[in-house]
Amino acid sequence: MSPPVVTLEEVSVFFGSKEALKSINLSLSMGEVKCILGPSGCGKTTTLRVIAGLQKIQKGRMKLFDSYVTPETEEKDLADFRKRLGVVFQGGALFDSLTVGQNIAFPLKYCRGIEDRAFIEKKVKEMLDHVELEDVRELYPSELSGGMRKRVAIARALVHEPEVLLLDEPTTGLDPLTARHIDALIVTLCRRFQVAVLVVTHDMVSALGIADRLVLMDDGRVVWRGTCDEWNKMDDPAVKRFAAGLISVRGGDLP
Ligand SMILES: Nc1ncnc2c1ncn2[C@@H]1O[C@H](COP(=O)(O)OP(=O)(O)OP(=O)(O)O)[C@@H](O)[C@H]1O
Repeated sequence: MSPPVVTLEEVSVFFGSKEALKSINLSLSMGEVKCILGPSGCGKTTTLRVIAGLQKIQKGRMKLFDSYVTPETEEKDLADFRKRLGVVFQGGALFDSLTVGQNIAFPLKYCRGIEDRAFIEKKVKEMLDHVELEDVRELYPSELSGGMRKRVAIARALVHEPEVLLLDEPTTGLDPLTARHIDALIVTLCRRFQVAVLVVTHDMVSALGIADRLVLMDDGRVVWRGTCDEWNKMDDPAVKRFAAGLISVRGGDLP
């Protein structure tokens, strides 16, 4: 495994008195797909938002590429980090008033400052080919199915060739067949673009299908980490409770 491109070291995040992340450690390497699992409210999205430069940290530090993000890092510096990442938000977060082609072109202009129209056209076409959506360039997001919107969001997140791709619940709201299609696309594109991928998900089938490594969180902490094989062989009661679909890994007994 190549050295990490993202490392969280003892990172804590507070919302008022609520400690949403409690000294978490996490790393992500190029070419790796890592999935964060855990019950609702355990801190998965907050972790993703920290790495995306959308959430300030109150303790610890994050190494991103060759720089450190600390509680003192200013918003304008976080904005620069954001341009080196690709993010697929829950629901896709496409711009409704822009066509598919304009949505995909957006990061080229915003993150890379590229104005060359011929280059932009070529890149948009390439990305649409990668996500198997050759004919929707002039359509608006509202004209697409949920699965197509996710694919456009993935194309938009990768078009400026980021080193890190972050996906928040990429299969939520999709039927199982479409969800598996999105899983396959994530794995294929991760290999093709040699990008480090972090996926936040509730979808156990998806996680076991795409992850090189899994991270289980509960109540703001990482409570387990390992490979899918290790997960399947795991005899840990906390993991079993989560796999059985209980609300919290820490609390409650098996029904
Ligand atoms: N902007 C915010 N203001 C206040 N509290 C917040 C904020 N964002 C998150 N929290 C709280 O921090 C905790 C972690 O939230 P987070 O969204 O990271 O959990 P999650 O594991 O992603 O949950 P879900 O699976 O439901 O999306 C929760 O208790 C949540 O209510």
